[in-house]
Amino acid sequence: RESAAKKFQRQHMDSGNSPGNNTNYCNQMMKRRKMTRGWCKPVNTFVHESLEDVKAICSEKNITCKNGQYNCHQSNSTMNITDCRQTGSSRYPNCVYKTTKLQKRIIVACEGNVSVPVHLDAFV
Ligand SMILES: Nc1ncnc2c1ncn2[C@@H]1O[C@H](C(=O)NS(=O)(=O)C[C@H]2[C@@H](O)[C@H](n3ccc(=O)[nH]c3=O)O[C@@H]2CO)[C@@H](O)[C@H]1O
Repeated sequence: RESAAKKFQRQHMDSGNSPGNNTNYCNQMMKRRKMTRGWCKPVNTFVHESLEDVKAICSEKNITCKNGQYNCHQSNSTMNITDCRQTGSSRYPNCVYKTTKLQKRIIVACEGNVSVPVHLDAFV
């Protein structure tokens, strides 16, 4: 069984890589990371920073998540991310995504005795 921490890494971490000018990055990565099975996951963010740097966000102060839990943390600097958003004409099983490169602060939820990221809440 996949842990929440491993699921976060599968769904959101793409260190040492970047879409460059590949407009198909999201179409490829959403499939490769298994987010187009059973349905097209509507929105997903990939983070192009080291796992170490993303784990360090869990040491920032606690803030309230979208779902009301108080275990979210905001990165103190911007990060290289890619926003993948399903297009209006996309129909399962042919999941089609718009690829947008951004530099934003990210908000993650962290859990565990050793607190690690388990959920990507938003970017700001
Ligand atoms: N506070 C918490 N603390 C701990 N755990 C928490 C907490 N909250 C959820 N989980 C857990 O995470 C699991 C999970 O998959 N939550 S999810 O909201 O659906 C994920 C969103 C995110 O993947 C994506 N998204 C969204 C925005 C964006 O900018 N970028 C972007 O990628 O869209 C998804 C839907 O929004 C949930 O089952 C629960 O176990």
